[in-house]
Amino acid sequence: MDDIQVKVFIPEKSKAVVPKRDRKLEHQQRKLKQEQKKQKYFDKIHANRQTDQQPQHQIENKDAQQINQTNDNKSQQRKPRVPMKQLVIHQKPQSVTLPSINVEQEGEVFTEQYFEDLQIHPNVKLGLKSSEYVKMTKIQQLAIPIVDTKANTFIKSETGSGKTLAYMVPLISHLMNAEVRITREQGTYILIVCPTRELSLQCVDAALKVGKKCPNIVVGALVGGENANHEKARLRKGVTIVVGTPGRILYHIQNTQSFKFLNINTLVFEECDRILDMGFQKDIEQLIQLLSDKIDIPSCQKIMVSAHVNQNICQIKGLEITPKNYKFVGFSKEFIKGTKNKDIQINDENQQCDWLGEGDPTWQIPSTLKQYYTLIQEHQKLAFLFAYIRTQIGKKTIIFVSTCDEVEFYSFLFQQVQFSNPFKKEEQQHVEEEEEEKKQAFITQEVYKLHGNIEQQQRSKTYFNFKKSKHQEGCVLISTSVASRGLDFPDVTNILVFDPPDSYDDYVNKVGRTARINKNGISLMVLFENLESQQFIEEIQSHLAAPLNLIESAEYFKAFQYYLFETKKIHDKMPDKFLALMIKQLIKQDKDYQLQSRRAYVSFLRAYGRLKSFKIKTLNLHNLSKSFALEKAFSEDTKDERYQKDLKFINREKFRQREDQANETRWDRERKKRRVMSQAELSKMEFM
Ligand SMILES: Nc1ncnc2c1ncn2[C@@H]1O[C@H](COP(=O)(O)OP(=O)(O)OP(=O)(O)O)[C@@H](O)[C@H]1O
Repeated sequence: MDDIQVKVFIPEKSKAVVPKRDRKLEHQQRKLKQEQKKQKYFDKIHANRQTDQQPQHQIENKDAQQINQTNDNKSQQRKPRVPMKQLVIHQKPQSVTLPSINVEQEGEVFTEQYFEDLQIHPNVKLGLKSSEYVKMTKIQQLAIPIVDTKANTFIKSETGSGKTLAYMVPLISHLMNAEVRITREQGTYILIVCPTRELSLQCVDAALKVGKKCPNIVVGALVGGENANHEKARLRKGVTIVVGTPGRILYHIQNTQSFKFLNINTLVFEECDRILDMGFQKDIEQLIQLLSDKIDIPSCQKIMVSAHVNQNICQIKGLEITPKNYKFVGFSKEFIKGTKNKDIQINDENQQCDWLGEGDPTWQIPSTLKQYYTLIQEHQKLAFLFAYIRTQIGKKTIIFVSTCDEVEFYSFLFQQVQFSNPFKKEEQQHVEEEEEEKKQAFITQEVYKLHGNIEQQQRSKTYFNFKKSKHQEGCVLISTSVASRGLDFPDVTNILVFDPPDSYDDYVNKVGRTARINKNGISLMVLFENLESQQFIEEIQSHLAAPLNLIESAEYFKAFQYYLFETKKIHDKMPDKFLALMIKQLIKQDKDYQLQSRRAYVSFLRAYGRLKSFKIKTLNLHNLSKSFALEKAFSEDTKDERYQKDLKFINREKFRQREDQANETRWDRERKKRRVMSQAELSKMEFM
């Protein structure tokens, strides 16, 4: 037993458990040590100078001064010590003066001639007076007497110059002057065809204003998206002036037996060139064909209205558009440039003029419009939009983009983005302040959106609400080109053409939504900085009488930088990055947001690919994807499984459908719909 050895295991040295490094704590400790060291140093000096009698805080200050004297040529007094951070003095950003307009200033659209002096029906005069139309515009002064003669007329003048009243006044006056009093039971006398639903509603509004004191004249709209049964009911009662979109008018002519159109004696085509652009030619031709079975089309008065027309308009069969058959009323190039006194061209059978030629596009832009363009890098697109929108506080602005997806994406961002400092995340000491800041919406204006995929009722609501909005902070409408034709928003002062326009005409229509009827306005077109943009600008400039000026995009970023400094006390040298990061942080939060941004990106590229003057291959897609707040560059992102899935979905389903829709003409679509409707349904609708 004695030999029994008890082996006791004594660990040589137990392995120490290495605690996880707390870098923050280490940093704080280091800082504390440094502070203590400095304090010791001050104390030492203080002891050497034998200033024991003085209170401690004074000693510190004096010592601080003495050290400063040694370090700074002993000439300046040392200021009380402040933490290093506060010693970094930022240079205050300078305020920027962006182009502005005097809203009150008036242009030269009005003449000295009064509606009161015209030979028109007294009730029409009363209507005009109560709607506050007093003086005539130039185009009204010239077109009213010609339309009054019942001649076929082409009315062509710059955007917002009052073309609608130029034909509405004489036409309603004619109805009122009829030998036999016109009543609604007699059915329709005037048919006005418009390319869009909103424009139809606007024409109805103009007719109601002119005919305010003409109770026997009933005005009604026939527009797609509205309940066809309600329209049928109104048609049965009788509508003297029918305003509508081609497809819906055609539908009622074919399907509504109670539509009394045998008395039609005037056909008006509003924005006639747009009717062709939108693929309505077949609709129009069929409409004329159907009408000509019942009424004498050649003896009907035909009025074509547009800010610009080209030879394509002559293609419409049945209207016989030739200089011989039509009187032309429009501003000439010479008038706008002020080189000749001949301000108007009215052609007759013997007079030749280039009314459909390329020669006179300069009159399309109101002289009260200041036009600018800016050039940006691909990665700055979204940041620029946000910097721009901050400069629009208190104003009424329309932003034009190319696609419905972009409208959705930007309007979503405008409503969602709240102010936050993306670089401030590590500073915990001001958490409360930061929370307070986070609650502030970045965009304080009212935001509206308009595009073709929105339901008609909502579209009409948006149109009217935006039109009458008087929000203190201002309001913004983001829209596709659906709002670019003929729509009248009188108080809009600023237009941002955010995506490159299709053509010069497209540009004119978009910027023409401001500076209407003598008001001043500013337009800004945003293009990417490359050779194509330069060429496009040169092309546009070649058509314009007024200059298209460059404004540096940096000015808008500087304005945003100034805003950051003034209101948020943040000095950031790269405001574009600040904005991009702020938005990216929002998009990162939710997969749906990311999907939305991808859709917008893909749609933008598809639209860009269709432009005649620009090519996708010149774009830096990596940078562009950043402009849509995408998490990674698109090329890297494509490896991601989820992304692959989403993209397949987007490409195969949504965009294939859209592509088909774009190829399909309006006529084909309507025909399909009609085929689906059974005979029973139709007759039911008819007698409701
Ligand atoms: N004589 C007038 N006095 C005051 N306001 C007028 C007069 N004529 C028209 N207006 C107003 O001017 C605005 C623009 O008119 P309108 O829409 O007819 O212009 P337009 O030339 O048809 O523009 P676009 O080419 O863009 O369709 C409307 O708000 C209209 O009420």
